[in-house]
Amino acid sequence: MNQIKKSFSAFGPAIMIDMNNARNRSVQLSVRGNCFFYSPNNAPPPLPSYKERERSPRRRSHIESFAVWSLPNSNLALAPKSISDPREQGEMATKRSVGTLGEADLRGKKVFVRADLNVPLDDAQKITDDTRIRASVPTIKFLLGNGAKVILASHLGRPKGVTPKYSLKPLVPRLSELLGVDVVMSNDCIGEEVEKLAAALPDGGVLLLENVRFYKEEEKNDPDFAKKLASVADLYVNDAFGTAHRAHASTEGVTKFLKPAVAGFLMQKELDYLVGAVANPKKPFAAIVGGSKVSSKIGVIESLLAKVDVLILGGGMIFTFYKAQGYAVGKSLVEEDKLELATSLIEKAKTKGVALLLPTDVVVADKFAADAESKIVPASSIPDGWMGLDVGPDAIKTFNETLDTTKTIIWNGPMGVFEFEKFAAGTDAIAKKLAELTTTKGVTTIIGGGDSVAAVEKAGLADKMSHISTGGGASLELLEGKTLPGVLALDEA
Ligand SMILES: Nc1ncnc2c1ncn2[C@@H]1O[C@H](COP(=O)(O)OP(=O)(O)OP(=O)(O)O)[C@@H](O)[C@H]1O
Ligand SMILES: O=C(O)[C@H](O)COP(=O)(O)O
Repeated sequence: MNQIKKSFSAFGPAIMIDMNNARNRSVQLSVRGNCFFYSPNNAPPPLPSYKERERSPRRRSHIESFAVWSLPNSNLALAPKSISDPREQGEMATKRSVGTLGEADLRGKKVFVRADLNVPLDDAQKITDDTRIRASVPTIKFLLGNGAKVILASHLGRPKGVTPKYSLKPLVPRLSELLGVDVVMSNDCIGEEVEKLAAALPDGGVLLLENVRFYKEEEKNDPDFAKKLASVADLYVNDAFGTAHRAHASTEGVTKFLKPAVAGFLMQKELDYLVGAVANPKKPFAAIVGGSKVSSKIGVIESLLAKVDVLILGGGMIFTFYKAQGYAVGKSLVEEDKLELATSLIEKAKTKGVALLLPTDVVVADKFAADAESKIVPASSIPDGWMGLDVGPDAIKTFNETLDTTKTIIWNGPMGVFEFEKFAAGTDAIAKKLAELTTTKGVTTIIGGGDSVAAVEKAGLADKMSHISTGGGASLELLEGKTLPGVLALDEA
């Protein structure tokens, strides 16, 4: 932590809150240009309340002088959120692995494998990203290599009843190619045809079932449906990390009818990183949280505040924090009903001794469009009529300097509107920094969340990170400290 503080005091172009002990209560942050400098032992003066600041723009320079540190003590407590018992989270990392099964357990056995093959398809039903298919291969190959017959199940999309565009058929050629076997596909996931095809499977054969969500009973976790799914198999492997936060028939219900019920290799790797590395991180531990809205990340931020040394915020949510500090935010995305929440999160960081960094400069646009006019401005003075769509170069520099001092980094949510090239620099810079730190310094880097993963993949850096999660919602729930029903249902190690 001292090392981190040093780097802040040297570079400073970020708003910092580091209130990890009583001594730090006499830290003052002051503004020079758009840089906030760290200068210890000057107690900040009393400040006007948020309402007063709103009414009195004249006082803004005064507010800037004391930046985040000077926020009034807030009694705006967060609504209590139920977070699972951490011991239950730990339990998830102690599930029996498919690796404990050998040829004696598997040869000639029918194994029901639940994978998450929910891949994006274009209008011509062509797979546009096969990451999830590739990620499911090691478990299936292991089972086939031990003489098992694999009955593979997944959902795709959110169909309401049988919907051809959500069929798993387009996946057969790619699966066959990756597995090196001719994958057989049934037109249904339960019933006579499935029973016949399953009975005819040779050792080392694969039967892909049609989309389990073609039945509403799947999402209802209907026990009869789960029993029908299970009826064609002898044992169960759950490798569908991306769907493990859903208590559905094929992820949870089926475990009542098949034993053993074990975790696949992908599931294990996800849990190792998202539970293990986060619970016992090499320190200093930093989290980078971005994305569009603070409301969708409250749980993650709160949970991470209990674990990290540094929290870097970016993306659309920062403007709610700025507005809460009395800054002009122009047309930027602001959740008016979350201003008090932003203030209380800052307070919480202070109490917990977490260094919270918000960008000091931002890239603003005159409209929300790829071809918008853009310019870089200090975070404290976004002009009227402009909106912040990315973090600025000073912020990137500070973020990088800070990340250089850490040993574990978890990243969820892009730094800006990375879908538009003009506003992708902040997100790209974080992706590059994490790749560099992983490869040159052995820093553990974990990327969770659909859009940040997409950004890393777009930058071609996915294979440079320690772990890229295949689960958007599931990884978010884990980071929020919740447990996943699909995992809890599995056998203990
Ligand atoms: N300054 C900004 N203003 C508006 N939108 C922004 C801003 N910065 C980022 N975003 C948007 O936030 C979206 C991603 O937010 P989200 O919270 O969904 O991230 P995620 O957690 O990585 O993804 P997912 O929810 O798919 O897991 C992107 O579409 C991006 O364009
Ligand atoms: O894409 C995902 O996050 C998983 O496949 C789960 O899909 P769902 O959100 O439709 O349950």
